[in-house]
Amino acid sequence: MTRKINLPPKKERHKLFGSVEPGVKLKPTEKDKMPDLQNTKKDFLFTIDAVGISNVKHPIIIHSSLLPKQQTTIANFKMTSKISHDSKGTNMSRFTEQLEQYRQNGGFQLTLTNLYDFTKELAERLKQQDASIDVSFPWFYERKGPSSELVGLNHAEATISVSYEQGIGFTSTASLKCAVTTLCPCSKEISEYSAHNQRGFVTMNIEFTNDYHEEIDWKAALLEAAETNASAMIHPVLKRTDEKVVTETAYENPRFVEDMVRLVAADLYELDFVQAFSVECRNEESIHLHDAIANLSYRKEV
Ligand SMILES: Nc1nc2c(ncn2[C@@H]2O[C@H](COP(=O)(O)OP(=O)(O)OP(=O)(O)O)[C@@H](O)[C@H]2O)c(=O)[nH]1
Repeated sequence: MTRKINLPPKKERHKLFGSVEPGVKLKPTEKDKMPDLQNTKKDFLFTIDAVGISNVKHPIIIHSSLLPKQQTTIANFKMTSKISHDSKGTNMSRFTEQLEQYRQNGGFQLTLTNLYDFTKELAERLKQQDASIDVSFPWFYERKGPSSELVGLNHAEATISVSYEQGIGFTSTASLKCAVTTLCPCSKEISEYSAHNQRGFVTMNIEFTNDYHEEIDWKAALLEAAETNASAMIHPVLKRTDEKVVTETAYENPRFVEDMVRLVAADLYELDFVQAFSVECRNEESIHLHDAIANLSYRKEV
């Protein structure tokens, strides 16, 4: 038997749970009469390398050379700038103001040109010499079963970062983390049959050359570097005919984590728009509770 409840009006309910009437308010409500603490000028001892906001969720529009060619996704933004020792604080509201301006102007289009404009304008809005932005987002791409050709969506985690400094210019970097299958060469070598295999995560960080242009889809290039060097690719839809192909492909292409980072590095070395890179592979081992890891980094001569 449920008890009948006599609900008081909403205002009474709030009082019941502790809400009180507003007190006497003496501090100014006009912006120009409010103290502006963050703009205090004094010697605050240290210059701050980066101050701003992180973990900002915001929709963006991304362009891809793989299908779907255009997609709206939710990105995680980090936006910062330096402040010198003689400034107490930054103007936090200006970061999201800038983001909103871009949203209202046709949506935030994630192109490098747009990010260059954004960081320069952000520095100007903040009245600072520099600004930096990191945008992390899931990037989706169609993947076909190797035999059935049935399509589904895979995704990789992408990040693009741009920094602007007055008088110096822009630096831009990007990273992509994607999943692959790796089959253990040692296990294949020593066993009468089978070989253990696992899901490996390949993370590639790149620094763009100055002449990088937007027509090159860096995401697709990095994905190809990771997937084409793995034992097998990961697929969203696999029929039996496909499963046979990926199982045999993995067996024909065994890889240690060391093999993965070296082979992916070779592909990144060949990409003309990459000035420097690092590659990490982390295998979630199926015969251990721990992971196997390897990483390397390389800077090409200018
Ligand atoms: N600098 C700084 N501000 C913070 C922090 N946390 C919250 N804020 C708040 O961010 C709010 C808005 O900042 P501002 O952009 O300086 O606001 P404003 O001075 O009204 O804006 P402008 O007219 O653009 O100068 C302030 O009320 C701060 O209290 C922090 O850690 N540092």
